[in-house]
Amino acid sequence: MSTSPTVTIAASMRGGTKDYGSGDAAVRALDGLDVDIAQSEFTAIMGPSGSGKSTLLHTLAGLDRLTAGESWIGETQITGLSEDKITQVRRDKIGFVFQAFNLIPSLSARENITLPLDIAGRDVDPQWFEEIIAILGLGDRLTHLPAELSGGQQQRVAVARALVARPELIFADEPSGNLDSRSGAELLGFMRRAVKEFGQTIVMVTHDPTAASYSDRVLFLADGRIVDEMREPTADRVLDRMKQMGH
Ligand SMILES: Nc1ncnc2c1ncn2[C@@H]1O[C@H](COP(=O)(O)OP(=O)(O)OP(=O)(O)O)[C@@H](O)[C@H]1O
Repeated sequence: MSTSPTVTIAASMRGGTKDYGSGDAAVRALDGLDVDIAQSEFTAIMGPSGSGKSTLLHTLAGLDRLTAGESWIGETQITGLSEDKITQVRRDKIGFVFQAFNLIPSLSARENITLPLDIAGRDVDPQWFEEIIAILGLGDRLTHLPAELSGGQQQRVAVARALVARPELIFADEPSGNLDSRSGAELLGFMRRAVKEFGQTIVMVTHDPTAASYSDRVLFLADGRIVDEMREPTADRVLDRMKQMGH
C-alpha cells in the first residue's frame, strides 16, 4: 500500500497551447504543455528567453486565455469560463507580484496593501495584516506614499498586498528583478517562509538561478514545453542545467 502523502493540486494545465498572431507571423508560445502545481509548494519556472515562461504564468493565472487545452485553478476549470467569472476566480484565489510593483502612487502603503480586499468588499483580518507587516518590516512605513519608499520597500508592499487576502496561489514574475541583491535575498527568503510557515503556494518566473534556488521545484521550459524539472535546487545545479540548455 502506498504511504506517500496526498498532494493537493493548486493549479494545473493539460495540453496547454497558446498561439500568438497568425499566418507567417504565428508563434506557438505554449506547445501542448502539461503541468501540476502542488499546494504549499514554491515552484520556479525557468528557461531561455522566449521559451514561454510568462505565457505559462499568465494562462495558468487566468490573465490570458489558452488557444487550446484546459487549465484549472484548484477545482475550478477556468478554460471556458466567461471573463467575469475568471475575474472573480482571480480576485478570490490569486495574488500577483510583478516586477513593476503596480502600486497606486496616490495611496499610502497601507491603502495599497488593502486595496484588493477593499475592491472585493472583504474585511481585512487585523491579526494577519499585523503579522505580514511585522515579518516584512513595514510597520513604520504604512503611512508613506510609494514614492517615499525604497525599491525594496515598494516590492515588499507589493508582496504584502498579494498575501493579505490569503490567496490560494501567488503568481510572481521576476519579483526580485528590480532589487539589489540584499533586498532580493530578503524578499525571496520571505516568500520561502510564507510557503514553509503558512503553507502558501507560489509560482515564480525567474531568469536567476539564485532566485530559483529558494524554490522547492524548478520547471525548465524550452519552446513552450516543460523539458525537465529539479527538486531542492541549488543555484549551481540550476546554472549547470541552464548551460546544458544553451542559455
Ligand atoms: N502578445 C504577444 N504577441 C505576439 N507574440 C508574443 C506575445 N507574447 C509573447 N509572444 C511570443 O511568445 C513566445 C513566448 O513568450 P514569453 O514572453 O512567454 O517568453 P518568456 O520565456 O517569458 O521570455 P522572456 O524570458 O524573454 O521574458 C515568444 O516567442 C514571444 O515573442
